[in-house]
Amino acid sequence: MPSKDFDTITTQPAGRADECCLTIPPTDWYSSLAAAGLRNPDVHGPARYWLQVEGSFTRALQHQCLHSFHVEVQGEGFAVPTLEEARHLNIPARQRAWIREVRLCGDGVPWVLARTIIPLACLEGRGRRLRHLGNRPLGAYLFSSPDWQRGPLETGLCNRSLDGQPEVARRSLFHHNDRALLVGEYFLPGLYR
Ligand SMILES: C=C(O[C@@H]1C=C(C(=O)O)C=C[C@H]1O)C(=O)O
Repeated sequence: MPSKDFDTITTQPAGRADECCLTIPPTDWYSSLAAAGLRNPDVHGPARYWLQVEGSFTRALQHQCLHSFHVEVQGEGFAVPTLEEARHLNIPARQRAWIREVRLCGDGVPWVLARTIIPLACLEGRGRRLRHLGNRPLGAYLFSSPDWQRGPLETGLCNRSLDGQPEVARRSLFHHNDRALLVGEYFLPGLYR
């Protein structure tokens, strides 16, 4: 399970009561949409477009908004990634990383929960800025810099999904030379229903 045990944590005031319990669920990851579709054909439904968006996801969400887009930081700080995340990033198990969890909201409604794992090596030099994004979207940083290249998109099927919680997700590594960070985006039903 994604860790809530941040050493330092920045929290936002709670949203509406029905939004207070949105959490990032344990997720099974597949190397392609087609592979995930064999297990759950729902990925070929209305969420499909969002699972495949190329370029900045923030930008695509902004286009979908009628009025406004904003990022709400749920927590960020140094914490230990899950074992699976550490393996995926090829960093030592139990090594702390900067972990950022946010809600991406369109027209005031949470559309996406995002969890980003930023290993220590990515925080050096210009990467220092990654600790000070606050409510500015990470995508604006990653896509304004030619340094960062996105790897292939994986498709996620969320486990033990309850009503209103994410059911599908996507994630990818972003590479800068030999450094990489991991961005996961978990779709809330408000995005595509
Ligand atoms: C990676 C991007 O950044 C978005 C913004 C995030 C943030 O601010 O933490 C997290 C995930 C994203 O969807 C993007 O826009 O593509």
